[in-house]
Amino acid sequence: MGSPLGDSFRLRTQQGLDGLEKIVGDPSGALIGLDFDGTLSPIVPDPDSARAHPAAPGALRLLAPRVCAVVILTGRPAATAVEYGPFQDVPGLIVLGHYGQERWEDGEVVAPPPPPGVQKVREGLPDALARAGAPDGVWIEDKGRSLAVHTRRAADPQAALERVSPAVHDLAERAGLIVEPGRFVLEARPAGMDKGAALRAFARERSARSVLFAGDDLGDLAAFDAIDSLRGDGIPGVKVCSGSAEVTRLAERSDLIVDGPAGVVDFLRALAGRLPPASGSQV
Ligand SMILES: O=P(O)(O)OC[C@H]1O[C@H](O[C@H]2O[C@H](CO)[C@@H](O)[C@H](O)[C@H]2O)[C@H](O)[C@@H](O)[C@@H]1O
Repeated sequence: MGSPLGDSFRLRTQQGLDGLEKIVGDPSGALIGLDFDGTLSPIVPDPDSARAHPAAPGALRLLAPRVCAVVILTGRPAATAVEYGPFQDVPGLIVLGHYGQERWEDGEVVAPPPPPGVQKVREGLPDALARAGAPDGVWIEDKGRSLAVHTRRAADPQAALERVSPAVHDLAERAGLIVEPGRFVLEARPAGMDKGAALRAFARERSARSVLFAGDDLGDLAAFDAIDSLRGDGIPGVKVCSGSAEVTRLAERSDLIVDGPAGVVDFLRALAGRLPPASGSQV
């Protein structure tokens, strides 16, 4: 299949090609949604050390004035993704953190208070992991509104994930939370929002006429579902997979596969290069 961005970004599906042609032909109606970890930011063993690809902030600054909106949808606290970009200078950027439960805009974060179950999990998780025999390297990331159990630093991350999974599910269920699986991580978090619902709501808010979403992990499948359902409503879309050997389920469902965060940034720069600056913008 062809591509308005040339041979490096050939679409795998006709619907994806239609979506990208709509974005290029009508950029002021285009909503660009992006995951953070694994998509804008290379995966590293320590989440505190993660930073966006060095060319990502520039790519977003180039793209944002040319489209309806750029939105980052992440499982991180929204302010963390902004800091780790750094993305403070991206014009009009919105960051929806905690799978859409938080909204960062113009330096302000708006979010409902976390439900009491988060504190229950905070109190019970260390013992639950110890009783489950969590191996060395398994650790808890407390994100305030949710708690993530990471296994990437264990000797066998997949075996460690399988070992602790029943305990995390059991505790989360008793606390009224859900478990969000990801790349060697299980996150106990409040229900009621996911990246798909957040993307749909934001597309509606901005009256988007096309939507693109790029992601790499299982939590991004809900955003792919949203693109599918928006297409059903007559809004063309593009599903971009930031490819990795760790997760294959997004690639199967994507319209375009690029090579990790470096490939995502190349794609965003190529897209921005095809779009005229919006009238009145300082680019
Ligand atoms: O929605 P995302 O922006 O993709 O966030 C999902 C989780 O990302 C982080 O964990 C992942 O990235 C880490 C840093 O590269 C890596 O060490 C870890 O193995 C990955 O799962 C973050 O720490 C989690 O809280 C997010 O939920």
